[in-house]
Amino acid sequence: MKQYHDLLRHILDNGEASSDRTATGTLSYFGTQTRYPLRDGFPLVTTKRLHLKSIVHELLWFLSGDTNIKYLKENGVSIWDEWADETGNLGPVYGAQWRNFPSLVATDKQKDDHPLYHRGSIDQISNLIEAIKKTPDSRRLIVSAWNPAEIENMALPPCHTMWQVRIVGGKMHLQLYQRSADMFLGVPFNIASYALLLKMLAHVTGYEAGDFIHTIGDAHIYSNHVDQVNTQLQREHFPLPSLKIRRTVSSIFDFKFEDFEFENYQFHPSIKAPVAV
Ligand SMILES: Nc1nc(=O)c2c([nH]1)NC[C@@H]1CN(c3ccc(C(=O)N[C@@H](CCC(=O)O)C(=O)O)cc3)CN21
Ligand SMILES: O=c1ccn([C@H]2C[C@H](O)[C@@H](COP(=O)(O)O)O2)c(=O)[nH]1
Repeated sequence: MKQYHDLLRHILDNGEASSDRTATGTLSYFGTQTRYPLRDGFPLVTTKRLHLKSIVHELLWFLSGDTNIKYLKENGVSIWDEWADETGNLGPVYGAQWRNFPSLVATDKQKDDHPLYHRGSIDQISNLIEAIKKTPDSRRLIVSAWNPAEIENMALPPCHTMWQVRIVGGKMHLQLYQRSADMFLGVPFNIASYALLLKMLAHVTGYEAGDFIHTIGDAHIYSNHVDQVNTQLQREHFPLPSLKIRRTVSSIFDFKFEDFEFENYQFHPSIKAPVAV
């Protein structure tokens, strides 16, 4: 994960002090891109301990279309607690947009079912899998969590706003556009989560997983994370682990937590930091 350290260093050296919504203050650098080839190993940060359970359960929860933290809580994951309302709801965040992007324009099938246009919804993940199978050379393999019509009902407007899959040279690549990135707390999770998503998509469609490309809008280090970042940067990297998928899974929606095994994950101790709410 040399790339991740290089980016942290780049922001420390070139970032500008900025105010922000949470009133914490950041060092910010606008516009970065980092590539993580999965053949080098699975991109887990090794210079601090990552809570892998949170990463895997969060992704399974997004894919299931769920937007209530109940499932996360039942599985010991607390990263979304601060943003949920008293019933555990987050509003129409990632899961809702990925699986049920609301639409007022009827699809062709709905037009047949009903003469009038009516409210429908788009399962972007099912459509993506279908499109990968039908038109693997497509440059339109995109999933968007950014829905301007629903932003105000969300607990937090999506940070990972859209991602694109591209199959070229027999390999599947995935690029994420992240509008805002908490480099110390959120980003190690985000990299692992999208690399895992790429592995899952490649697995169910029969491709080799290629590169995860992480494009960031505002890449920031919160002012109360600077000491932690400096501690982390003094640590030596361990070799990257590998991810084993324990059985053959044919639908992206059938993966279970137990299907994933991170082999040889060696890490330095965790580094605590406050999350900016
Ligand atoms: N300021 C901020 N940063 C984020 O990264 C972030 C948000 N807000 N809001 C929404 C989600 C929630 N995410 C979070 C929230 C907390 C941690 C966190 O506290 N991580 C600790 C403990 C991990 C654990 O025990 O699960 C860490 O050491 O990584 C990480 C990601 C990512 N997102
Ligand atoms: O997956 C995530 C979710 C959130 N973040 C961070 C990025 C920012 O620090 C905050 C969101 O604040 P905004 O004012 O809405 O930009 O959460 C992340 O890094 N990764």
